[in-house]
Amino acid sequence: MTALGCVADDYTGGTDVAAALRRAGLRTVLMFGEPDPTSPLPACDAVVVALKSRTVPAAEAVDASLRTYRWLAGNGVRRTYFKYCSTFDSTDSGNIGPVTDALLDATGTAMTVVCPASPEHGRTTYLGHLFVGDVLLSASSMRHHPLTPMTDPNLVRVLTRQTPHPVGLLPLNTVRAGVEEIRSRLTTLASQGTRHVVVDAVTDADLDAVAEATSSLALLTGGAGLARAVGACSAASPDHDGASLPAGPGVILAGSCSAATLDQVEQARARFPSYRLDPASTPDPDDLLAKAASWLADHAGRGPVLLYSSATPDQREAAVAAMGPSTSEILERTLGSLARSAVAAGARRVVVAGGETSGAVVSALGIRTVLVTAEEDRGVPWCVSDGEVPLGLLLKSGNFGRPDLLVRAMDGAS
Ligand SMILES: Nc1ncnc2c1ncn2[C@@H]1O[C@H](COP(=O)(O)OP(=O)(O)OP(=O)(O)O)[C@@H](O)[C@H]1O
Ligand SMILES: O=C(O)[C@@H](O)C(=O)CO
Repeated sequence: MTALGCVADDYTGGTDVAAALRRAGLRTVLMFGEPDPTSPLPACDAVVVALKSRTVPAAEAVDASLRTYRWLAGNGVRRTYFKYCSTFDSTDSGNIGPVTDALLDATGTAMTVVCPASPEHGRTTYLGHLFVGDVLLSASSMRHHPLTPMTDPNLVRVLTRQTPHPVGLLPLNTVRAGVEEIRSRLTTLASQGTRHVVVDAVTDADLDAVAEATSSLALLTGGAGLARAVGACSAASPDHDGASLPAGPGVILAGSCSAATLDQVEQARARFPSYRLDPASTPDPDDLLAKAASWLADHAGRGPVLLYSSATPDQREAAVAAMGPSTSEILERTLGSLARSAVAAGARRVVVAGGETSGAVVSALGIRTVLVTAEEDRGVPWCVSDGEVPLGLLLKSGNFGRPDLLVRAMDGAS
């Protein structure tokens, strides 16, 4: 029976949490987009449904999450995990608070924990304050995020602006006091009417204690860190290798402009033939695609290739000045089309950098369900798609992975 159903608010967040569950020993299936209500649940210990609900209007995020929850519940899944970003990406109007409230109502649960801490990614919480590495969230680059700027590190305050219900805190000293103390504090908070409890955690051991203490809750919320601990509590079997990676040519598509991706693209450029999509020099979208597709046709089948639009802030500004406000969308669509052409030309290993870009590529390839296999880097697992011609898929969050990730991902690809 499937032990855990996870609703993730974006695609690469979905791969991150799926990797954590697999690492905990669960056979994990990842599905992209809302499942068709009549589609069956594939055989697995844990299923992650990755939505694109992080930055859509709150009402849409609530509806998509509830439909997904109902599908999970209808397929016998009894525990639900709402996965959001370890940097708590959200705004005063949502979507973490409204989605959590809706899932609490749907599961008939009075209270849940709010635990983005993921020490594996350098995200920790202390006295309700979220740290990214050794700085507060509000001092990290997240304060400049274009869609969800995070300027307040106090999650009790942040969440209080997103929900009409009381938000409480489970401080680190209670977490460290052990499972019984955690349970007792949660019971007290629930009896006082608290619906959301922000939980401190600095280490994986803290998360293990929280997971054990909350084993009777039907709904948990947080990052990949707590999900791993929850998975470890229910893991029935040792590590799974899942499916092996399909053999064949490889292609890298990078649309992320985050610092980690720019370094990774530099290393990949030094190793593989590469093509840069540059709206500043080719602002016509059809032209942009046609030129890149022609380059791809010339290079396909002769070893790994890299196609990227990843750019520095100055280059992005020039791109938007030339192509207009739809630049991001056009680039995502273009990389999606190129992914389709690469697969049609024989690519069997597809590596994508960036959450939005991954969404566009997965949609363009029509991939709905994958089995999660070994991680290339922490939070970046290989996935194998189902269907007649399986693909190896690696979807990378913008800030994840070591500098040589893209190069290593092509090891063994032709
Ligand atoms: N040269 C460019 N000029 C303007 N926009 C660009 C350029 N290259 C990429 N973009 C856009 O920047 C956005 C990058 O978002 P994406 O989610 O793919 O990466 P990310 O934010 O680094 O990743 P994550 O969401 O996983 O942290 C995309 O919408 C992409 O189309
Ligand atoms: O939790 C994280 O940091 C990631 O899974 C993510 O969601 C990045 O957008």
